[in-house]
Amino acid sequence: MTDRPEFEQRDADWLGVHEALERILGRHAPLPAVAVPLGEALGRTLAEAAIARARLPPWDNSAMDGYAVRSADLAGASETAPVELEVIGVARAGASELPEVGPGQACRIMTGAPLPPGADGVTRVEYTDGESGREGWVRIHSEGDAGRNVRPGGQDMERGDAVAPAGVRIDSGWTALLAAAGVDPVPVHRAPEVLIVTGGDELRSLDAFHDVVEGRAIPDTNAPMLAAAVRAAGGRPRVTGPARDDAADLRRHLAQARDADLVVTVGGASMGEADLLKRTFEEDGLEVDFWRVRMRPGSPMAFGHLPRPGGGPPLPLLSLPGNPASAFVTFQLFGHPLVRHLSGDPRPHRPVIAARAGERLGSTPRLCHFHRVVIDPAAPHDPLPTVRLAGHAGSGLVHSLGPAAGLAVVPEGIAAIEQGERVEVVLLRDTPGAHAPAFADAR
Ligand SMILES: Nc1nc2c(c(=O)[nH]1)N[C@H]1C(S)=C(S)[C@@H](COP(=O)(O)OP(=O)(O)OC[C@H]3O[C@@H](n4cnc5c(N)ncnc54)[C@H](O)[C@@H]3O)O[C@H]1N2
Ligand code: MOO
Repeated sequence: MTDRPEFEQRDADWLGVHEALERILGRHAPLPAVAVPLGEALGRTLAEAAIARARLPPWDNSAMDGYAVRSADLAGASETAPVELEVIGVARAGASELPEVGPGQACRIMTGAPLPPGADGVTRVEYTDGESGREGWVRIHSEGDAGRNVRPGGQDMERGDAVAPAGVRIDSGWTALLAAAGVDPVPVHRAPEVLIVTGGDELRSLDAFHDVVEGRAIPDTNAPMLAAAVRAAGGRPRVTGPARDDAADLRRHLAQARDADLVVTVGGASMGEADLLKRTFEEDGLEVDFWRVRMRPGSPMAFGHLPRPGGGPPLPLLSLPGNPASAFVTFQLFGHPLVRHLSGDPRPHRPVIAARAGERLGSTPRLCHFHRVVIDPAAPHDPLPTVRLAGHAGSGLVHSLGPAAGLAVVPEGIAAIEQGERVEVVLLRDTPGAHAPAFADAR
């Protein structure tokens, strides 16, 4: 056995899931900042606080279409005793020249227009006759808007205000703030480049699916799955296509990692004779951080660092098990947060919700189990949504991966979570699917 490479001889570490995650995230800092146009910043993480370049709104302005007036002139105005004011001009949003409103006067004004000097409120047009009476005069039949409907200048932001902290993931809401503050281009963390290397003589990419149809091969499911998962996490995937089971071909694939921030390999993580991946890595100087985690599926995963082709800082390498469900679960639990962390996200993990087990969720002693589950709406009077298995637990099968909205966790040392008991669920989708919103319209 002494001639076998170190990685193969290496005793399994059997780390706990939490420790494995800490080891993976602890070795790397977020990638440096780059400037991207605001229109391309969706999903990226802000690398520094965004500072407002202007005061907003720039001026005191009207919240209503109506008449800018002096409150004192409205005293006692009513349906039976309207006040009549002289209309001296119009203030439009964007108007530069504004008339001064004196006693007994009003200025027609549009929503967003600057409040003319002299006025201290805007009476909405519904409280007036809209100048339908005496030419050049408006009748106001309510004092209800006296001193109201003025939005003060600077209410939204002052120049120099920090409008968004570093670390937020830019979505449509943050895009609104950044656009308002004039932050374009936006400083965001560089998106990680992730090289995905699958391997095995039995694998075919989709362009050779005829071999699968003819029963000679199986589809390379993991490459497109991982490419999608990397993209969903905010990374840039590059798929090499399946490597053949020979060292030279594998090295040809790995050579493409020159500019990568992370390499994800799939398969060859376990004990098989053809597990050439480990041997090749070992010969090429892989420094193994750990191999095997106390989890199911996915226990034979490994994490380490490869010397970078062409020199430079070592390349982090996540080696995932080949069974598609194992590759899926391990990427969601370890790869997703690593890509998020490299992208600058201070909270890189998938969120966890509480749910109720809709059926028994079994386990194996000493391993943390992650069951792929669908999430059903909560039953009446139950605050928790219910989870059910998304399909057969076999990790070589793909059919549960589509419907799985979460991973129900049966922690180490627990034989099973029984039907009706509470269970924690790692959310894989934005929507837990618990409830369609009920807005309780009154009529
Ligand atoms: N003696 C032992 N055998 C196995 C153990 C063990 O501890 N001792 N662990 C099992 C577990 S758990 C898993 S998970 C798998 C891990 O397998 P490998 O990572 O070594 O992967 P392969 O042997 O290359 O492939 C396994 C399986 O997955 C298919 N595969 C591989 N790549 C892809 C891909 N890109 N797309 C679709 N399917 C893929 C491959 O054809 C095999 O069927 O090991 C167990 N065995
Ligand atoms: O645990 Mo392996 O990851 O079943 O297939």
